[in-house]
Amino acid sequence: IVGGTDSSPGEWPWQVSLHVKLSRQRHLCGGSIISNQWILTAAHCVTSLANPNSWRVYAGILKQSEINEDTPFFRVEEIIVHPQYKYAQAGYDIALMKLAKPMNFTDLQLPICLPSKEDTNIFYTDCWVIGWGYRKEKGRVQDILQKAPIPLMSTEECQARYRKRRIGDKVICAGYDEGGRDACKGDSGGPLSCRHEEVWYLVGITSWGEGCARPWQPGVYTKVAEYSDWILGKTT
Ligand SMILES: COC(=O)Nc1ccc2c(c1)CCCCCCC[C@H](NC(=O)/C=C/c1cc(Cl)ccc1-n1cnnn1)c1nc-2c(Cl)[nH]1
Repeated sequence: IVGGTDSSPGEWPWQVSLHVKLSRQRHLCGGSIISNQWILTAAHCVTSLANPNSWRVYAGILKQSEINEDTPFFRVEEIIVHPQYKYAQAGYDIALMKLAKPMNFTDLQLPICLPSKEDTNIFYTDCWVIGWGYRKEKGRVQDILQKAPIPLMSTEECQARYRKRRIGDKVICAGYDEGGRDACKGDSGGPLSCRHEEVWYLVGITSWGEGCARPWQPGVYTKVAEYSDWILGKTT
């Protein structure tokens, strides 16, 4: 996250850190708890490693330094990538991870609400992007979970900023024309969370952008409300 600040314990209990353990282990992406057995993330995160056994899901943590060989994690039983996904900029950048065992909810690990399809016309005014990603384009994974408030942008405004790309209606853009605050490397797969009438909704999944926090280059997020049927079809 560029231009963010430290989160507090339990502030974003739905945020998870997705690690991959091969010869060694490292954070790869963010993800969101949407039920006691399902994590929502970006397809581009999991296509790099489709083997469920290599993934470790860390929930209820604020700092990456809380993770060591004794830290409990959830194993992944199944990974479901959207069938129309090709690459992030073409959309459908959404994937589900089924945990091998259902998690117990605590103050530090809780699900976030999915927006319903009808919600696509709510104009959210209190949205935040969070993650352990870089604070600048040439950076490194951060220890403390970072948060930044980011205003949503209309599809028309976003298309005007990304003239060489096709910005469809299944993505949502967020950013500042002056730049300065944005997601960055290591944040993808994580939530764009918006609060509406005291309830938090998973409005977006951090997907891609042209550089990090550059002027006129907003972040592009998978619009979760457009996938509620797909998510419910796969998880119920
Ligand atoms: C110590 O451990 C580490 O350093 N881990 C570790 C650390 C970092 C990374 C990995 C591992 C690779 C993950 C591979 C799959 C994921 C590959 C793509 C992914 N993208 C993003 O996270 C955000 C994109 C993004 C999103 C928005 Cl909304 C706006 C601007 C964005 N950016 C534009 N340019 N940079 N960001 C990424 N993630 C990383 C890189 Cl490197 N790139």
